[in-house]
Amino acid sequence: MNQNNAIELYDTTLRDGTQGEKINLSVQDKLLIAEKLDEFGVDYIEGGWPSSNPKDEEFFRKALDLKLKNARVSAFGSTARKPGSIADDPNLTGLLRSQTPAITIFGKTWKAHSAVGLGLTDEENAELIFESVRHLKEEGREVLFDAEHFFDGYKDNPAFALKMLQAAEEAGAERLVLCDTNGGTLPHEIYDIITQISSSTSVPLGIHTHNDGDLAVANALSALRAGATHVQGTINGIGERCGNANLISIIPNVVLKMNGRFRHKLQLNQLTALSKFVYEILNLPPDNRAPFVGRSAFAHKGGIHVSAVLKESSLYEHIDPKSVGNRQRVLVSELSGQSNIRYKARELGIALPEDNAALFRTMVQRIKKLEHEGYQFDVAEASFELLLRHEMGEFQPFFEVLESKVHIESGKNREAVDQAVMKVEVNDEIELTAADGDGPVNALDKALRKALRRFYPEIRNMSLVDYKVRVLEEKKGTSAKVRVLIESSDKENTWSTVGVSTNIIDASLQALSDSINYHLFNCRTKPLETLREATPC
Ligand SMILES: CC(=O)SCCNC(=O)CCNC(=O)[C@H](O)C(C)(C)COP(=O)(O)OP(=O)(O)OC[C@H]1O[C@@H](n2cnc3c(N)ncnc32)[C@H](O)[C@@H]1OP(=O)(O)O
Ligand SMILES: CC(=O)C(=O)O
Repeated sequence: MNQNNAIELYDTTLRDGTQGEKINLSVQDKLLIAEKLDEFGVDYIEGGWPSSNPKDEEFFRKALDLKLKNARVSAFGSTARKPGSIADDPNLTGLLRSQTPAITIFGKTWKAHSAVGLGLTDEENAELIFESVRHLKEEGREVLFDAEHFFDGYKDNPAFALKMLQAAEEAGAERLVLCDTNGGTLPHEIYDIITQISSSTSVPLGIHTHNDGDLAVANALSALRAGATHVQGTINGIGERCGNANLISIIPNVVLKMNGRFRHKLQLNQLTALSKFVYEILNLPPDNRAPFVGRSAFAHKGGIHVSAVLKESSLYEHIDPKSVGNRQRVLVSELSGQSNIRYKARELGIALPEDNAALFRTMVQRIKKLEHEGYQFDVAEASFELLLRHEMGEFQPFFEVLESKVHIESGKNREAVDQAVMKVEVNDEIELTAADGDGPVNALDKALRKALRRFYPEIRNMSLVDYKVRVLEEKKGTSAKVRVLIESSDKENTWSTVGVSTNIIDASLQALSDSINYHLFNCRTKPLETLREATPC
């Protein structure tokens, strides 16, 4: 990669991204993402294919009112369908109607696609590309040419592939974007082919890769190394089939590893926020294991790793998580050593006694034993926190469930009944309550809340948002142990708790009790100032 050349960042989340399965964006969603991409510093935003559907047409109409600081909006489409009818071609007309400063058109550079798909001779295909690009240029637009299937086409028939690039160049295309449309090319092939062809054109080369071989990011980086100066991709790698090259991974690799520079100064420390923003708009759960930005990207679980990270983060981290807006985390599990517990204690601000080694040893043994019984603390951090604070003498449960009974009735011709009765001790007082629910766990939750609300009115602000059950010893069938994981929320925070038992009601009650205790502990130990600021407590 030539460090003197700034790299252009071309985002196609709104076009190729939406070709991915289960991906759908409204016009408003597209506008919001476009503004965010511009703020982040991308150079081009490919908004869609205007003549393909009314939504994309509307997007381009509304995009005219966007006040973009960095990015140019580009409309995407194919070359004209037939040589000789360029000026009336509905696709080119639609592209021009979108009034974008840039237009990206794709043309065939693999002979089979031109001959079989479009039924054209080599000359006709070259003419189609030439005439389409020239027409758009004559209308005063910046034209980027996407050489569809370039790498497969070049491997099959280099002369044909180069002839089509030349047609686009001669017509005035400002960028020749080499596409690995089927996503099956390898990084060294990308590097070799770009190195071979780069002297045959004076137009800046771009790269557009797909992830079918799980190599889209590697292929894009290889292309940049070989001299491409324009890179296309999508946020979070969404896109047709296995997706497009993930800009969220390309960007930090270029900046932090390859000493490269983009045309606009990017807000690299907003990378994690950008990735989350797009997942949020797509209504998809974020990928925890995503490199750089995932919740687990800097989460250390093995004791050996944590011990080293406590001394020097870079011993087990390839970059500083803060540089991309992420953070280091430490998980507690059966693979922990004392270092994991020590880290969590510090993170939680727990005051440690001078001589704490024995305490930590006991805690490690306790966690390993509980995990062996079926508990899982890396996904139930609130339960772990209560355990740790209890061990350190900072926490005592706010209540004790003395008895609980659940009554279930069901039958073919009658309505199901789920009732729970609960005897709970709080501050030496006993409360006896009953409640109906939608299912036994809901009945239990309601009865417990009913018993506690006189003492702890703040529990009305929390709710159960997720409930998962996992059978732990499948071979034992219905007598197997189960692990219940509960996620709760007070609108500002979410926390997870765990319970394990052969009895699903008992496991649920453990997780539920931990959840309420965790909420009460947080509410009751917050300084008065914080409570006055209308926090959920
Ligand atoms: C590699 C890529 O990602 S390219 C982008 C792919 N994205 C999309 O296809 C999404 C948007 N597409 C659409 O909305 C529709 O497919 C439309 C509106 C473009 C076309 O719809 P239709 O006219 O009904 O055609 P249909 O989708 O069945 O087939 C595509 C047509 O485009 C033609 N075509 C394909 N590539 C090109 C090209 N580079 N230049 C000109 N025509 C092309 C095909 O030959 C086919 O025409 P034919 O049926 O006459 O052979
Ligand atoms: C143009 C395009 O999206 C591709 O070739 O993959």
